[in-house]
Amino acid sequence: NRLRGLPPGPTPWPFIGNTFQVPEDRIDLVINEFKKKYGGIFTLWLPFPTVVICDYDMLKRNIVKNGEAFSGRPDTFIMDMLVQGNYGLFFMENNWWKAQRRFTTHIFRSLGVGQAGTQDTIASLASGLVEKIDEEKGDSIELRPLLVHVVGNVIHKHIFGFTREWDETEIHDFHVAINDVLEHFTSPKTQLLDAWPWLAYLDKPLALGIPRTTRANDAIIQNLEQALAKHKSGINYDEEPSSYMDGFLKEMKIRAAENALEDGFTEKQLIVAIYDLYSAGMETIIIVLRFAFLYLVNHPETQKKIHEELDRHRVVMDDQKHLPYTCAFLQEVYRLGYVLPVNFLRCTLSDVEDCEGYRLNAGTRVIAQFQSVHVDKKHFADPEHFNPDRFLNSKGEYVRDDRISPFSMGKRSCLGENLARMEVFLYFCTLLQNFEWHTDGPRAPPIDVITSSLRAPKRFTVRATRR
Ligand code: HEM
Repeated sequence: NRLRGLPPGPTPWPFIGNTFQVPEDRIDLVINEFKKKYGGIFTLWLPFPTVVICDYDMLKRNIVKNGEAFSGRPDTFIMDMLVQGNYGLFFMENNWWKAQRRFTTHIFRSLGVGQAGTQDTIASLASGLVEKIDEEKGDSIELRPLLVHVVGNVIHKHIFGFTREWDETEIHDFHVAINDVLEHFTSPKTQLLDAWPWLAYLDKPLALGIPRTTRANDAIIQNLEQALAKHKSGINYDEEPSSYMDGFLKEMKIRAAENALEDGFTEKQLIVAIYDLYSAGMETIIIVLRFAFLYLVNHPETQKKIHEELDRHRVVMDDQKHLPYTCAFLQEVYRLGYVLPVNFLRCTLSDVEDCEGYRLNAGTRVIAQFQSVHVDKKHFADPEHFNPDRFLNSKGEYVRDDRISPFSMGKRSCLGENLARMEVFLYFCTLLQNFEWHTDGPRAPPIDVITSSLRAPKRFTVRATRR
């Protein structure tokens, strides 16, 4: 590191670097340990030198203030294996990504994301969810499969323009396939393949799970290709787009007429972008909601306060200011229930002359590890303790805290933040307004997590009785 002018870090092994010092199932915790030893910026070799930034002020100074320089994504073996190139919204590191990101944000807005349109869709799905939970009559329930249906349907509606019924299996099948693909997506072991692609032949001893990943990936692509073919046959280009797919196909047509295809408006890009939106926009929200209920039943006193607020006010996004405790509760869930154990890789797009005293060449891999800030004693007293009160001021008002950034920061921060916040808020509040939530058994389920590419609560069940 010293020779290369990089921040210090644990000594790497030849060929494999620090890969086996950062086990996938505790990568966030190990990064926090390294932070204690090396400070808010250090280098891990995974197996390429990767600069980890995990201090709040350092993240602000670099990832936000120098956002353009830190907005690249490296080419990875896994993306090549899955989609044969640099497509989609996550990993595209060429001059398309800005145009594609802008287009997606624009079409989402025109479809009502962050506004009444999406709020109505969620409200209607939420009332279906309430009916489903009613049918259980206070018996033990696992929320996850129910949430797959309602959360999956929101993204489905925005992409395809319609929702699926409870007895249709498409969304669940998609969810299973995506989770298979995501299983080892960001694992340091998988990153070894970026340097040594032949390691793919050692799939079994290294437990890389490549056959399962490719099987699920092929099924997803095939499904999306079929959906696209069907959609194309029924589209009316003269109407306002009612879905992402419509909007994209229309844009393709306009650009073809103008001979302006350089921003990547191709069918291949459409398929991979949809794939990304589904992968990013489903399990993440489900996990946050599951964390919310897990903390709720572990802290019954919080439920009383939330009920009191919800009894007095309507559950609409604009009324959040009247629900300070509920907002504080959810912010505390976002703090401790962060979904990505390690943030997605970025890389510098240009030379960075001064990154906390170090010079980073263009193309240096970077991890913006905002999760470390969430549990940093310097910022939060007793950080492991769940305590929504930390976000209420002396007047009992909710204080939004920038140090909680579950959607990351800078130019490649989450594109679906508005949609995600809306879903989490509306589903959570609707379920709280209608039911009282209890532990399933004498004791609350422990707050245990399973960590792979995503970090989620272990399976747990609860009971709900009508209020
Ligand atoms: C609670 C739910 C969610 C969480 C916690 C979450 C979190 C994140 C994080 C941490 C990143 C990485 C940013 C970085 O590289 O620094 C990200 C990127 C992204 N997210 Fe989300 N996300 C959520 C929901 C969604 C939804 C609903 C969508 C879309 C429908 C979405 C679409 C994306 C996309 C496309 C990117 C890549 C952006 C880019 O590379 O330019 N996410 N998200």
